[in-house]
This record gives sequence, structure tokens and C-alpha cells, in this order.
Amino acid sequence: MKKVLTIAGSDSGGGAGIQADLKTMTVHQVYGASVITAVTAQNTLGVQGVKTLSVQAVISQLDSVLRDIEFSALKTGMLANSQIIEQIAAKIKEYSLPNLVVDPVMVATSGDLLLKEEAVETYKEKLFPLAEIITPNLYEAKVLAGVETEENNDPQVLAEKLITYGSSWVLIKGGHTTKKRSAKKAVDLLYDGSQFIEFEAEHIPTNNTHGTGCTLSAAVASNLARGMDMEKAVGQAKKFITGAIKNNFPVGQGNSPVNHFWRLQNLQHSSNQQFS
Ligand SMILES: Nc1ncnc2c1ncn2[C@@H]1O[C@H](COP(=O)(O)OP(=O)(O)OP(=O)(O)O)[C@@H](O)[C@H]1O
Ligand SMILES: Cc1ncc(CO)c(N)n1
Repeated sequence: MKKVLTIAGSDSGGGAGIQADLKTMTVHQVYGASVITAVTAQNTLGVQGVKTLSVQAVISQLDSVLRDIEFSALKTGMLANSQIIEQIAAKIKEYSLPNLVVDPVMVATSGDLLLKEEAVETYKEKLFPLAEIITPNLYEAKVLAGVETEENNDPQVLAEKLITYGSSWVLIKGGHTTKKRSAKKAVDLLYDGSQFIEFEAEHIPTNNTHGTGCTLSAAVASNLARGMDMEKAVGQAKKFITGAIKNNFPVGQGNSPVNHFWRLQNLQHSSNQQFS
């Protein structure tokens, strides 16, 4: 079984962050390990508190797992500040870790801030050049490209700018452009510096999308670990997240998380039918 590492924040509500990553890895049949950067007091209604761990606490977790376990892929989620990003980048370089998926988390689905503003430059300078793929949503893509939020919504122009920061691939997620309930399609754009590939899925009219970005990037990392090429890894991850959003179920009083177990439930349902 392939081993995949997530370096991210904890979501006490269980829908995003480390918790979403480990659930996603489990259903992709890879072994998930985790390095926690921050502990959020969070539920489906929002983020009530954040405690960022010291750089030493993060690096000591990272050293423990890297000295012991061989990873086929890793992903980063909430990294909180520039010191943490810088030290993580140094370790990834030191251990020559393959298949780095960087989800440059800045804001929670609820709108709460998860990254210090000063850290945007550190992402670009230190971590992106080591990444196989970066997976910003449209808002994050604009911040990273240094584009005013009102201007330039064209994902192709943004992808062309972001690829210059040194990752092999850029995936710009369309979830935020399609949050409108009237939207028909949820389109993500993949770019490697020469070819644009669009991944299109039906847009599901729901607010129950807590943890969609974390889940998608963890699925991409799991698929890369299992040996898929990038186009297939993203295509399969897109199918997984679409099904997970579609099959969401009520959790708490706010925006519910996605259903990581939808494929298992479908399987169980059809085998129950077969034997009843
Ligand atoms: N309502 C929806 N219907 C279908 N697909 C969606 C919907 N919302 C998001 N997606 C898809 O989910 C994936 C994650 O995209 P999104 O833009 O929501 O990421 P994100 O903003 O990083 O997530 P998060 O809110 O967890 O930080 C993308 O493939 C996107 O197209
Ligand atoms: C810990 C954490 N990471 C990422 C996100 C993005 O959805 C979140 N809400 N919480």
C-alpha cells in the first residue's frame, strides 16, 4: 500500500483539513499520515479559534515521519504563516519528496482567514518551485497572481501567470465562480505551461461544500501515489469530489461537509440489493 502524507491544519468539525485528507486517503486505499500545523476550533458554522503550532513542533512531526516512512506523494493544506512554509519547503527539498500537491489554503469556506498575508510571497518563492501541482481556487489564484479581485476572472490568464512560479502543473478550481445556484457547470482548468485541459462536471446547487478543496487535493495526491499521470489523477479526483458533493448528508447546523464514503455506500447498497 502506498503512503501519502498530509501537512495541514486540524478541523475539529471533521469536514476539512487533516480530517478530510485522511478520510479521502483511506477511501483511495492509500495509507495516510499527518503533520499538523494548526489546531482550529471549527464546525459547520465557521472557525471560532485558531492555534498555530510553533515551527519546531511542526518540523519535529515532519522529521519523525520522514525518517521512518517512505512517501509516494504528499499534500499541503493550511500552513498558516511564512516561517512554517519556509521550513517545510526546506525539509521537502532535503528528503527529495516526490509528487508534492500544494493547496494554497488562504480562507475557509466560511470566509475565515487561515493564512497570514505576508506568507503569500513565501509560497511563491519557496514552496511552488518544489510542487508537482498547485491547486488554488479562483480567489487564491488572483491573490497569488497579484491581480485585483474585481479584475481579470480569466482562469487561463491566471494559470499562465501562476506557472511562472515554478510548479509543473497549475489547477485553477472553479467552485467559487460557480457558487451561484444558477450555475450549470463546475469547471476546473489544468495547465502545464503548454496545454490547457478543462475538467467539467455538473454544478450541484448546494451550500454543503465544506472541505471540497482539501478533499480534491488529497484525492489528487492519492491518485499520483498510485501511479496515475497528472491528467488522470485530476480527472479521477474531479469525479470523486463531484460524487462527494452530490451525496452530502446533514452534519451540524451550517454548511455540511462532503460525503467521502459515497462510493463505499453505493457498493454496499448494490451488494445488499444483490443478496436480498
Ligand atoms: N457546487 C458545486 N458543484 C460541483 N462542483 C463543485 C461545487 N463547488 C465546488 N465544486 C468543485 O469542488 C472542487 C473544489 O473547488 P473549490 O473552488 O470549492 O475549492 P476551495 O475553494 O479550495 O474549497 P474550500 O472551500 O474547501 O477551501 C473543484 O473541483 C470544484 O469545481
Ligand atoms: C483546517 C482547515 N484547512 C482548510 C480549510 C479550507 O476549507 C478549512 N476550513 N480548515
